[in-house]
Amino acid sequence: MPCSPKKGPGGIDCEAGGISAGLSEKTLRLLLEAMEITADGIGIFDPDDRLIFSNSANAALFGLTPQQAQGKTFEELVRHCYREHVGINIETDDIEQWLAMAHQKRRRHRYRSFQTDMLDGRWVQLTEQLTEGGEMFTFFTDITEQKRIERKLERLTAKLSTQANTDDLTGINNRRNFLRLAQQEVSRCRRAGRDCALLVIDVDFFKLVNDEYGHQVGDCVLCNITAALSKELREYDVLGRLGGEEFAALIPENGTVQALEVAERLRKAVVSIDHGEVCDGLRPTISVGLAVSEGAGIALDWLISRADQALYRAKNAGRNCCVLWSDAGN
Ligand SMILES: Nc1nc2c(ncn2[C@@H]2O[C@H](COP(=O)(O)OP(=O)(O)OP(=O)(O)O)[C@@H](O)[C@H]2O)c(=O)[nH]1
Repeated sequence: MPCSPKKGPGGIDCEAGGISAGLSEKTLRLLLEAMEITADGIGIFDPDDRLIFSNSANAALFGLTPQQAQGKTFEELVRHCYREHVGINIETDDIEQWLAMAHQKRRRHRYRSFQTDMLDGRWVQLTEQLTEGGEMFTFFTDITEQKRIERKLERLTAKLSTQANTDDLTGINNRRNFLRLAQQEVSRCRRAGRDCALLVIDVDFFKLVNDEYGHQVGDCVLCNITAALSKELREYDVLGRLGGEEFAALIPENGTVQALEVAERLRKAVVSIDHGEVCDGLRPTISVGLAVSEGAGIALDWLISRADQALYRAKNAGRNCCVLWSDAGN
């Protein structure tokens, strides 16, 4: 008669007519041999949580041979790992608390699956399956390679995400990420009923720098300017490179007076940069256009277009200056 579990996983009837019915002694021996040969761990705990069967792989989870592990309770096995620094990685300074937590989770569900790491660096996926009679089957499989690939993917994803958000040359937010972060800040200020200011910053006559000193020096000048701007801004201000020689800064929770002060500070900081011998007295300047939200309802697009208009005025006014957008003047 073929093997046909009557009650399914966790409720297998192993008595007459159950899983062993019709299996020859040889087949049962082979089954035991298969359980021993497999690299997967197989264990059975009785209703008192005492290990009544374990293959070698399963016993190794506790740093023991099957003979040594046989008859020990789950708690004794864990204490052995902790005391001898073998088997599963029990990361705690308080083993009693760790065991109390483990007991809270263990045997609460008929089926539970989780991952854990071992002191030898391996990772395993552990599965616990309760029978109706209260025994617990435990299975584990080695997932070290899967974990290694997962970690590699995580690192790669983080790297890609940084690359996607960062300007290659200057290392600050690129246009896309600046707009995303600035949008968040504008919304936050609007909800809090606070003002915020947007500064559009453009390097003056930058084409001349490139023409006179070359593109590489131009790049270096852009990096120096970025460093000077970053130094003058606060941690929660958002700075980004919009493209070319144009930057933007979103200054949250700042009204007109403070925003003008910040803009002027940035302008002076750029004029004071020492670009080194290679640039021979080069003193590039910036023009800044500002727009300040006044109370509720101001959107980022509104701020950008007004700051752009103010920048246009700053350029027309002779450059190396800061202009605030206002209804009257624009
Ligand atoms: N070195 C370097 N130059 C860049 C980069 N991006 C844009 N530029 C240069 O920046 C210059 C911008 O020139 P324009 O748009 O004419 O502006 P400007 O010379 O700064 O003049 P105003 O803005 O009117 O004061 C161009 O020569 C671009 O090639 C970059 O990443 N590196």
